[in-house]
Amino acid sequence: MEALDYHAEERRKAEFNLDEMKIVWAGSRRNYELSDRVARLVASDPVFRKDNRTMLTRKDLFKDTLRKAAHAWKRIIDLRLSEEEANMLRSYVDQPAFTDLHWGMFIPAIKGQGTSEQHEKWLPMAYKMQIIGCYAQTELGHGSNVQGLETTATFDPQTDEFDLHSPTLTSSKWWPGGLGKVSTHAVVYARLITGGQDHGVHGFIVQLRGLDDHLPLPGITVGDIGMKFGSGAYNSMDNGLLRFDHVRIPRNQMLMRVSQVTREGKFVQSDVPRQLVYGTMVYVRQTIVSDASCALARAVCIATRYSAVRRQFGSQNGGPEIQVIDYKTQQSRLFPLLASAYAFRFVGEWLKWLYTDVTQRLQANDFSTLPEAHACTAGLKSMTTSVTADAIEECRKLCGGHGYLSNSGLPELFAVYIPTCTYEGDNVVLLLQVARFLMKTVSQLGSGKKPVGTTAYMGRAEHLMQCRCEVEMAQDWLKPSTILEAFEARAVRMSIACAKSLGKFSNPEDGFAELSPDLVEVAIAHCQLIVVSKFLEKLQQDIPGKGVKRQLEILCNVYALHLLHKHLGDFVATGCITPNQGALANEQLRLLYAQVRPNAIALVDAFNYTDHYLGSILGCYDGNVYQKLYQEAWKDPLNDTVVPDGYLEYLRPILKQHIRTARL
Ligand SMILES: CC/C=C\C/C=C\C/C=C\C/C=C\CC/C=C/C(=O)SCCNC(=O)CCNC(=O)[C@H](O)C(C)(C)COP(=O)(O)OP(=O)(O)OC[C@H]1O[C@@H](n2cnc3c(N)ncnc32)[C@H](O)[C@@H]1OP(=O)(O)O
Ligand SMILES: Cc1cc2nc3c(=O)[nH]c(=O)nc-3n(C[C@H](O)[C@H](O)[C@H](O)COP(=O)(O)OP(=O)(O)OC[C@H]3O[C@@H](n4cnc5c(N)ncnc54)[C@H](O)[C@@H]3O)c2cc1C
Repeated sequence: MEALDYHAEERRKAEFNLDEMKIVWAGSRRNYELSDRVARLVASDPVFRKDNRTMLTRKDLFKDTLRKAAHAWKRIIDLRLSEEEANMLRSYVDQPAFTDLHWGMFIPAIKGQGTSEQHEKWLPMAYKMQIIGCYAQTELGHGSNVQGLETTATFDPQTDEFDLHSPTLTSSKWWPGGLGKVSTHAVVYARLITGGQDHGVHGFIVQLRGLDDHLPLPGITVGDIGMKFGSGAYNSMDNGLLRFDHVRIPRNQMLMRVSQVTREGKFVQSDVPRQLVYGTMVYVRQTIVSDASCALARAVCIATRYSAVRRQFGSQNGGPEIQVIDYKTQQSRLFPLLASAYAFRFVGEWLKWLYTDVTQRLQANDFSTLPEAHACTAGLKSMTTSVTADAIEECRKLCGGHGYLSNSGLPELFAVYIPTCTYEGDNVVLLLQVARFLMKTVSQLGSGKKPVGTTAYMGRAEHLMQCRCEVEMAQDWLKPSTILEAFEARAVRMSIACAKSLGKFSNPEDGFAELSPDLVEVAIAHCQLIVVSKFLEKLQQDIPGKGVKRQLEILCNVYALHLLHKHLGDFVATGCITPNQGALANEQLRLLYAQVRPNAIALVDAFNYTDHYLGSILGCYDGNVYQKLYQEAWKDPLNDTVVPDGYLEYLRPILKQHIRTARL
């Protein structure tokens, strides 16, 4: 018997080839096939079940995470999965674990900052998971200010060793994932001291626990920092604390690609810029942008499918009520998020390319694009995670009361996702880095140095400062060049206005501090321009499949025009557009929503998420929401008994007292 599909009618309405859209979303046919196969593999494996994890105690959740990680590793070995497939498998298991840090930061830190001898020694053990590592940078007293870290690594020429020490309470390492209970090793960031001189923060490979008994090595105090936000969620991770009491490590365990310490204790700074010590963060920030599109797509998929099932008001002659997705307010809240998911996907693809390019250049000692890579990864990480975190909460509200149920999947997704706004760099701190980069670019405009890459538009500042938007009718807003010029003009005008204000301060640092809220806005305008321009560039590509390109054009316009509507103040205040042109953009936006509507379900189907990965009754593929909610309610442990535990001790006495009082 064919299973009932409550979304069948919605799916029939789609005006594009879904299979081709799935390939666009995945990036290529190969990626699609790989990811589809691995997602199904995980979904069909009972060990990877996750429907009960919000009910587990912290200890049970942690053990469950260890069990899943061990099983995932076994599957990876047994099936001889490639590194790419293994990464996919871990992400579909969808439970934050120490392995995220081992593969995502420990290994990349050694690869990026280690010498070839260090690679030869450490990487084979790490790849086989004979050692498990984490990334121990943040301390109790300092996270954002990396130069303010206090842990010391003092070279002892007598023994050819470093002495790792935590001199204060605030120097305790605090937060590293995988550190609390699992890692045998860590890349530890500490101040390098040689001959009494402080050379700033560097990375060191330090063994923390015995490989036979898992006990902390002498001089090491290590443990978990405690429960975090939400039930389940990120509590599967053992974020840890760590203190060193004069722990000795051999000299060759300092990561020495950027700087070296010789046998005699001489500090040698190579040609490689010191910022490469921050390279692992740049790498992870880049991956976080693609992950933002996945998390956003997940929330949007749930809210879209549920909005098509849910009906409220408007029944005519006893007929069905209106699907909430047909309310214009629902569309104006939901469809920009759908468009943002696609926009972040494409900018994520581009950022991956940029990162690969800068990595290849670094290998050839070309450091010219490093500032651009830093600004782009920092800015886009910040912008996409802030939008996604807010969007998950918006999707919860879009699902009304049922969105607040744990089995909607949204509370857990929110709880797991929100720390992305903080880790790998607080989002405001990172936007200020982008602003510095932009102010530097503006200050060099008259010097003959041509801005390149994502700031190339600033080279056309003269035109962009005085150009007038030519929109006269709503449909004029559909011209890519019109949209692009409006976003470029807004970004450049805001940058130059801020640079002028900065110029009024005698001390530039004072000016930067005073104007920092405005500078954050400037950085956001620049990042939004990057996302819009990369979406437009994507549309220049040959995109096969009936109606696929057309849908992407609609989504691109929704993305750009909803931003224009949201930030109308910026656009109008900088004189890029008139208030009337703003109103025309809004008119066009409404027309675009009507074009998205029949395709909405198919556009979220294109994410190709399994029900297992989505983990949401409201977002399930077949849309059989009410029956599933009803069945699920009875599985709650509170419903194991008809009369609850505690009735006799606490409820009955009150009720009886009531009866006694009544008798009086
Ligand atoms: C189910 C799961 C669902 C979802 C999960 C989603 C994703 C998960 C994926 C992976 C992640 C998994 C787990 C997360 C684990 C988290 C780990 C961490 O958080 S690690 C710690 C991260 N810490 C930070 O990010 C700290 C932030 N601070 C900094 O980076 C620096 O201190 C800061 C840049 C703010 C300032 O540095 P400072 O040295 O003081 O620089 P200054 O401002 O003086 O600038 C000097 C000069 O250097 C340039 N620069 C700065 N940084 C970089 C860089 N990284 N690369 C290149 N250049 C850099 C800066 O621009 C300036 O240049 P100029 O001199 O002006 O030219
Ligand atoms: C779930 C999670 C996992 C983590 N995993 C790891 C890990 O594996 N390894 C690791 O080393 N670290 C890890 N961290 C730590 C993380 O990287 C830091 O918390 C993060 O970098 C922010 O630093 P902070 O906590 O010092 O925030 P703070 O800098 O103290 O921020 C507090 C507030 O001050 C503001 N602020 C700070 N500086 C400025 C400024 N210059 N200008 C304006 N405003 C400012 C911020 O915007 C924020 O509002 C993790 C954190 C979390 C939450």
